[in-house]
Amino acid sequence: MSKKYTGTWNSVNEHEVPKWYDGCKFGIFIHWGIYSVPAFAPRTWELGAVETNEEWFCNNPYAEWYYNSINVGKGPSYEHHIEKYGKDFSYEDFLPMWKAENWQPQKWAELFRKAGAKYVVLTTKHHDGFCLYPSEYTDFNCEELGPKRDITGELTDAVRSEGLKMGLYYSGLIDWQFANDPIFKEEDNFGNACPTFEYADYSYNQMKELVDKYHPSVFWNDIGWPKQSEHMMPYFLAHYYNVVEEGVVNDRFNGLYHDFSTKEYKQGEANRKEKWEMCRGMGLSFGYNENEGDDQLISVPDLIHLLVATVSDNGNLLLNIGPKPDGTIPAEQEKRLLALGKWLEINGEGIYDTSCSAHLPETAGDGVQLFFTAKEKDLYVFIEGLSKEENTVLIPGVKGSAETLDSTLNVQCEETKEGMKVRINGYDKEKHIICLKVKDGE
Ligand SMILES: C[C@@H]1N[C@H](CNC(=O)Cc2c[nH]c3ccccc23)[C@@H](O)[C@H](O)[C@@H]1O
Repeated sequence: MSKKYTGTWNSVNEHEVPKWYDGCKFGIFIHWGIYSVPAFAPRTWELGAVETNEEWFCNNPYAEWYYNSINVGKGPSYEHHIEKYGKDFSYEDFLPMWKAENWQPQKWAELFRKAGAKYVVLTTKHHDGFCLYPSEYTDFNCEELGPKRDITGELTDAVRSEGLKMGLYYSGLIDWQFANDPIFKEEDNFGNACPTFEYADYSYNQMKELVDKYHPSVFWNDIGWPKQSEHMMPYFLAHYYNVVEEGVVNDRFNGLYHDFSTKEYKQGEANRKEKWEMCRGMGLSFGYNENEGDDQLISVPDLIHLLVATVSDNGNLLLNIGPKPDGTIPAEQEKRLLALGKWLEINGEGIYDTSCSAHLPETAGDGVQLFFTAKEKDLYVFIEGLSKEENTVLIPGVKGSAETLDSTLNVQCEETKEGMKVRINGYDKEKHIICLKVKDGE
């Protein structure tokens, strides 16, 4: 008989991170919405690299913030909007231009599977308040307007048919249909974004309908939870866990509760002692930004490094894609997903269902970096920075014999008093980071 939670902090605090979430390691985040039509933001900074002050909000690299970026009345997005659409063209005027005429959810789900992702998180309502599902609480949704399809329902079915878990993102504390003063500073975000009981009830009801309609494996709340209904949070969480036994939530509930903590680009702290998740776009934006071409997106080597460094530190990587309004995924984003999937086909055994190793990352000389994961008593050693066809690497404090997960590589091991000395032949830079398995090496 599965545990039944009650609407108290004591009860929901007994919830533990489900094994499936820790084992999945890699998910696909999807930001798709009205903002995908203008698809414009300046290429400025990574979140966390600079203060989120007025300069940030008037030069916001997040294309999904287009509504606010024109609402502030100045800056590159505002000027772009006036020049391209004119000052009488409202944000909602983009809705009929979002047709999703080429959208094939099954194709998306197949691509995510080929990328090696094990879960997906879709925006069901972002800050603009537009719902990507047929909500009972507003007609400002994608069944009534724009695509005129149940995007959340169709994608959930397709994702699950490919054997991946489906998660839902909800903008809990910002909804520009309820409070749309321009945001110039962080406090505007979290302080008075939606200061009414009406919104608190609305958001509670929508979060519950999302749970009841789609049974999401991840409930990814963003920004925060309305202060007026913080007392209702344990009831929501208990209901969610009782309806979705494998359910898991992030840490953006006013700091009151989390299953896993989150980092976003450079913002947030990761602590390898507890489960965390890194989310970011392939460029500086989550929503599709026409300003970001292939050269502005993260390189494949850096993407593989990000996955390995995150997983070896007890994190999951939630990598975002920003689809075009017609429902296709930009080629430069698809290319990176497929390259990651190819790497994971060879090295995934050292990623999926692993846990944090007692070994910490370290440099092994000549610019070589080592990262570690563990699976019971077996140790996986990721070696980054090889350059030559033949390499010798010392892995400090590791004993035993090693085999490579890439069968086209040849490895010889020698035990020394400092650790395991490995000779690796057959390397080429297309292999990026390689992985050794050391039986009983943990
Ligand atoms: C996934 C992205 N989330 C953004 C909001 N993120 C933040 O406010 C950053 C943040 C809030 N609490 C945190 C806790 C840890 C790390 C980052 C944050 C949204 O504003 C973006 O549009 C996008 O949806």
